[in-house]
Amino acid sequence: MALEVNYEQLLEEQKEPNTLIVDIREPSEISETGALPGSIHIPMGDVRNVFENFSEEEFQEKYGKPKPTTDTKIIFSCRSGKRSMSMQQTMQKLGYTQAHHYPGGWLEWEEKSAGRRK
Ligand SMILES: O=S(=O)([O-])[S-]
Repeated sequence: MALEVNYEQLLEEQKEPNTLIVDIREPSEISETGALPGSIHIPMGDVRNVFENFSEEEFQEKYGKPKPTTDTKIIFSCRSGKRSMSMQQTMQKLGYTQAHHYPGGWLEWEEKSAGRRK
């Protein structure tokens, strides 16, 4: 079963400096909505290459966060959980044992956090 976080857990993880949240939507989607707060943006098709081939320095420079190790808690998020689940499974198979995903995705985050902001 895919490792998941729900909305409440995501809110906690957004405050956790050692967790890496990755918004894997396409650049066009991000420019429409903005990326998930606390996340870095890597489009789905680039994630594997970036995780496997970037040096620690390149990763830090481009994303402003330490490059994840296979033990880093990672949370993938997309629009509504399909792509993030597939990404979670791919990265878990590659040895990222703490790869999680947020099934609610942007749509749930936006809906729930609209209420909180008011
Ligand atoms: O974002 S999605 O892959 O669930 S449509």
